[in-house]
Amino acid sequence: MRFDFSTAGESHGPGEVALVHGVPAGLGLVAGDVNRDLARRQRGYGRGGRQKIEKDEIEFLGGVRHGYTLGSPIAMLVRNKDYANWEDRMSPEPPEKEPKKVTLPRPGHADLPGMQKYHFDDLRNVLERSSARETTARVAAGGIARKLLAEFGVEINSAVYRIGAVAMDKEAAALAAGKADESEVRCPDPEVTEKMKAEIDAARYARDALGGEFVVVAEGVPPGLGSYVDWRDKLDARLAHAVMSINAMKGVEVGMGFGVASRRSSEVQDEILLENGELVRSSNRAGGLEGGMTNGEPVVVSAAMKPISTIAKALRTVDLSTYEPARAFKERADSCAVMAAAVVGESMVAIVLADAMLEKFGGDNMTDLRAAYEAYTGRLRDEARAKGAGNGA
Ligand SMILES: Cc1cc2nc3c(=O)[nH]c(=O)nc-3n(C[C@H](O)[C@H](O)[C@H](O)COP(=O)(O)O)c2cc1C
Ligand SMILES: C=C(O[C@@H]1CC(C(=O)O)=C[C@@H](OP(=O)(O)O)[C@H]1O)C(=O)O
Repeated sequence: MRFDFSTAGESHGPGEVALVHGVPAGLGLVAGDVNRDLARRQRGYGRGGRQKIEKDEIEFLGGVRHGYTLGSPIAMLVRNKDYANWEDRMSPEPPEKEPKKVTLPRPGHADLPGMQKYHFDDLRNVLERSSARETTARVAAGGIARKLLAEFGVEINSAVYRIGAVAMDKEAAALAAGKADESEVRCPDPEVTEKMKAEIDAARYARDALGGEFVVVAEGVPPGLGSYVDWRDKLDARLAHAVMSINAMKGVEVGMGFGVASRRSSEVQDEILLENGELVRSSNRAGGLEGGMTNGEPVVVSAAMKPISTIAKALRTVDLSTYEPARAFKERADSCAVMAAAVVGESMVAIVLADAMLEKFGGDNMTDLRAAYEAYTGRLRDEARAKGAGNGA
């Protein structure tokens, strides 16, 4: 089994659950390793009132003993503190009194197609699961992937480089990923940060909301993860799938992304050079991915998030109980969540890379995984030493 996970839980239900498969035995893992990222996901300018209620922390329910993984599935639970306020509407048991049904679908949400598909007459049955509260469980799973990758020197960071019309250069943001003030908008440039905050405030004042763009950078990834031989194995495609699956993502780019289309080839490829006998690249426009494989450069993936759909200036809809024109249902919401989405993006990238590491190096346990990793990276080092010695100084 390779690294894989699934989640369960409704936004205002008892809790969020992550079930992670394929983690080798013998990885040092404590709750704090995962809780750090859960706290990062909760921070940021523009988050809604819910984050003041919750303090997301996991309980391990299986798969970990005395600080080490057992090789068995790892189950984690994050209890929703807010459930105490929603028990009448969200209890798994039949209610004493039927709660009022929500019948005003919000444009931009799963509401309308979800009701049609699952044959519901109360859109709470849809919105509770389609809420990005589910990303709590993804970040918990990602925390384990990140811990596994850290054993091999892989570090993953992110930066927000656009909020609405306010942006900084994506490449500059990627180079400074992880250096932002996490309580703000996760943008590494303090001047742009102030403009982004003003932009969020202006949208909120207009009873509207904003999206933006973020970039995730994974450093220390060995070359040769993923493969060119089968479409399913291509790592760029697997990363795009994982990042696109985050709520509200409308586009994913690898490296220069859409920027390649308007440039000549010599402005897009990364030349292969010799530096002190080592193979190096002149640039990293490809975002560390060529032919569906990592090439040893940092993996750079960015994504565009649409604006929050639930807005005070409620959009037009139709009441599904009467088929009368109406205004969309309004519920407490974030006014901007790009900074939180960036942490979820880091987690999804970590999960895909951990999966690709286990695919390449296997390993029921950390000793065998380390040995396979050392043998491969050692071979590449030895080849470079043997052939490159004295060249390209
Ligand atoms: C971290 C995060 C927080 C979000 N918070 C909200 C929110 O408070 N209110 C809202 O309407 N949408 C919020 N969204 C966006 C919705 O979850 C998203 O628009 C919805 O799931 C439909 O997404 P889709 O069009 O990509 O399928 C959030 C998304 C993320 C990633
Ligand atoms: C509404 C959505 O999710 C948001 C994400 C979220 C969280 O913890 O990230 C918690 C939710 O809490 P509440 O609905 O209680 O305010 C929302 O703030 C959505 O994505 O549609």
